[in-house]
Amino acid sequence: MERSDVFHLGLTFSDLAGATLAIVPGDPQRVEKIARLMTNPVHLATHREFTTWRAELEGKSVVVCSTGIGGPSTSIAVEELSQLGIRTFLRVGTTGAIQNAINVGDVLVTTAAVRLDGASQHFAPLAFPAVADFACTTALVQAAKQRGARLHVGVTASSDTFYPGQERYDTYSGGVVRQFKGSLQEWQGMGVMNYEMESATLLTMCATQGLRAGMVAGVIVNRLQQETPDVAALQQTESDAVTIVVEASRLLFTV
Ligand SMILES: O=P(O)(O)O[C@H]1O[C@H](CO)[C@@H](O)[C@H]1O
Ligand SMILES: O=c1cc[nH]c(=O)[nH]1
Repeated sequence: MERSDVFHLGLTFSDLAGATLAIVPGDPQRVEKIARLMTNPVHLATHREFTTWRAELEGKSVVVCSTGIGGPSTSIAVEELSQLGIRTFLRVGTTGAIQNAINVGDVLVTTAAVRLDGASQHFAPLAFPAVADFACTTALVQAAKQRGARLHVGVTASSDTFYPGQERYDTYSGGVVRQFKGSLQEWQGMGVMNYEMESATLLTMCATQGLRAGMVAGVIVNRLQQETPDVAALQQTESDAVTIVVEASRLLFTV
């Protein structure tokens, strides 16, 4: 890193050009696609799992920065972006549904996350809810409806691991520790919509620090039907979700 005001992201204050809103996908390869949906997209930096672009929406700067997979790297991205002036975070991800009525290609907006991660406990005890910001959630819901998405709104289970924490058995060992055996069915019975891996950390960090956060995801597998995500569905699902997150950002700027 030649010059950077933060340790991991490789960004300076001036790079952000006054941006206060960041779109934060997990996958670095999603960043450019999102930035190119806005005007004047420019690549800022790529370090480790953190790829960052800046673009403009309604005349305002927006930062798009990947978090990588999971809570620890997400906590670094959120911390360093906050230090650089970001106050609103919109996560856009992929996800696995655990309800019969939620299909591949559907879009989920998360109101709160079950904290199956470790990183969020470095910010607040488990009794604190990982809750999304109301204005961010409302904007994401409105944008999803405008897009005509098959939309579901509710609670997400957010796990540190893709395999045991999401109760997958098609693994090398085929085993899942007692703590997670039967957990998918239990979350399903409580009405939890889906599994992913970053919202618990993101929502807890933001809710405890006066920051705003929201989360939208495209469904790439229904776990009641199969364990492995549907790669063929990924492109369309991702394209819907990224369009929705950009339109939600626009709504947050204009209302
Ligand atoms: O598509 P992204 O945003 O990476 O989100 C989901 O996909 C990854 C797992 O395959 C995890 O990061 C999970 O949260
Ligand atoms: O099943 C899934 C799909 C995407 N991401 C996850 O974390 N789980």
